[in-house]
Amino acid sequence: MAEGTPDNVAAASVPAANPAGKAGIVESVELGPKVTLLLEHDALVVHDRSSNKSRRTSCPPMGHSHTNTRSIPLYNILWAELTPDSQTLTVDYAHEAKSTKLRAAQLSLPVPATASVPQMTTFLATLLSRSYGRARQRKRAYVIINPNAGPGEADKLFEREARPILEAARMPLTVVTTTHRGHAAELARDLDLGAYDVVVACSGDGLPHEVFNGLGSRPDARAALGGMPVVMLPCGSGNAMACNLFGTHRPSLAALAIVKGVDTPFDLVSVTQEGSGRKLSFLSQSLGLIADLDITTEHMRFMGSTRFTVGFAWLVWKKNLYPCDLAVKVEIDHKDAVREHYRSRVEGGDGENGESGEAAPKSDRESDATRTATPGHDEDGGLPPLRYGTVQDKIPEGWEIIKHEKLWSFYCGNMAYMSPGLDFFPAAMANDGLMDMVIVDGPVSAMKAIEIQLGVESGQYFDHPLVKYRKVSAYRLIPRVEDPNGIISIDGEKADFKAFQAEIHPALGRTLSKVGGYENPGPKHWDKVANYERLLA
Ligand SMILES: Nc1ncnc2c1ncn2[C@@H]1O[C@H](COP(=O)(O)OP(=O)(O)OP(=O)(O)O)[C@@H](O)[C@H]1O
Repeated sequence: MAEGTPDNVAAASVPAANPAGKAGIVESVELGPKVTLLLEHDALVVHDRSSNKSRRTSCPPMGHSHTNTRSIPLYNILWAELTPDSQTLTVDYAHEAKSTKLRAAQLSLPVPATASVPQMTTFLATLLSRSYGRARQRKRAYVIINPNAGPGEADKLFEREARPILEAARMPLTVVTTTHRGHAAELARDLDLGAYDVVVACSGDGLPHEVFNGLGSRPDARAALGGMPVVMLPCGSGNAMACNLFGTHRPSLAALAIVKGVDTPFDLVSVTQEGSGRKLSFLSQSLGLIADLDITTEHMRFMGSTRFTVGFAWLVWKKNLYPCDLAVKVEIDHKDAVREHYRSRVEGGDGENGESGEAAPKSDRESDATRTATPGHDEDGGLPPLRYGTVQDKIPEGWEIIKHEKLWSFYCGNMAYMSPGLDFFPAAMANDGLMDMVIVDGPVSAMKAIEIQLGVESGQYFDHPLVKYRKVSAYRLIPRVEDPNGIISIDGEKADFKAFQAEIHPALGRTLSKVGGYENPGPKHWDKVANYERLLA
């Protein structure tokens, strides 16, 4: 990569997870009389006072206004080392070719014979440690590619946009391509947990769903789900998982986020439905408008995310309603209390965004006294027992029962973004032990539907009067009508149109994220909850 290297390096993103210690210059090495490497708070700075720059480096000047000073954000640094003969120092980094695309590049500097190799080695170790922060270096990745995801280019996207970045970060890769639906679940079920540090699904949200379920079907399900981070390299049409954890649906930016990703415990949801056993859901469950949108537009996958815009217009015009009954274990019942919950976790937690430190609400914590065993699951190592039984059991005491004669949309989420820019669950958190439930009853006029939809993009949706937003720990949804064409969607995959029950398992799963939680900004004005609202909450 010595040739054709970039003429500037800009921050691809702020390295929030990688605090670099004290502000200003913290370490430096001289490469002869004219080249100095400085480790600053958030960047590696190269000062080159040589008259013949091209002899000294593969990169033209960049960054600061001075022509022979260049700066590489620490977040973008993938690797740094001395060649075995100690004559060259190389720095691999992700160069921002465009705001939407990174490219692996390398800085290569001759080391003078007079240089101290131990000092260089210490400097490089410091550089790597500050560049990675809490993220594990050289993660061994098990990469699963769905060649059918999105417009069908996942394999090419991986090779072109992700592999060079992951390899430059010296990540050992094992790459497998799926041959059929369900293949990723089989691979996850049989995975050698000790041989890998992360499973990377190159796909849309369907493959991570399979991987979580594959890990969940193992006799050692709890250890597998809790110990093996699952991430997505976005190659599908929705790519919600990458939007939430990495703040992007661009494969090369996500590849860097995987390299620098920090361990993030993450809630998972059990769903039971008569005749189809117990499934894990990591993203959402829906019935009504959103479910129809997800599933009936599958044949338009070639359009990428445009399929959702086209499908939305069609469904709003159809004005369908979906009568059903809901039984729900409500934990937080009104929007200001949801805001307050969000604020207290962000401000009170010990993670980068306050997510990782706090326990779930009392009623949602795992308690041996309230657990009921689930047939078919090993009490010791398998999935945690279901606290509320299955959809076939009696509705548990204390659940609120609500009849929705004219339901327009039922949507329950565990993540915030459901596709790029669509923050459907602005108060969702990675490990607060709660699901965010949104209900809109109909009929909803085309004008109001568009208003709600635009509100999802602008952040006004949370406060829209037609949007009922709560935090819950379990629920049962029972459609009133039998409809062979009816649609229930679990993580974007079609489920049978019949009653189902869901309950959350706090921090059962594990993933990687940029900041230890989700990237969305939270419900509008979460940080401005008035004192009287806090008291009421
Ligand atoms: N080799 C394969 N052949 C056919 N189907 C596959 C194969 N591998 C995986 N699948 C299935 O493809 C479906 C869609 O996968 P995925 O979610 O990756 O893409 P997508 O639907 O385009 O993206 P998104 O979920 O973001 O909309 C999943 O249900 C998955 O089980």
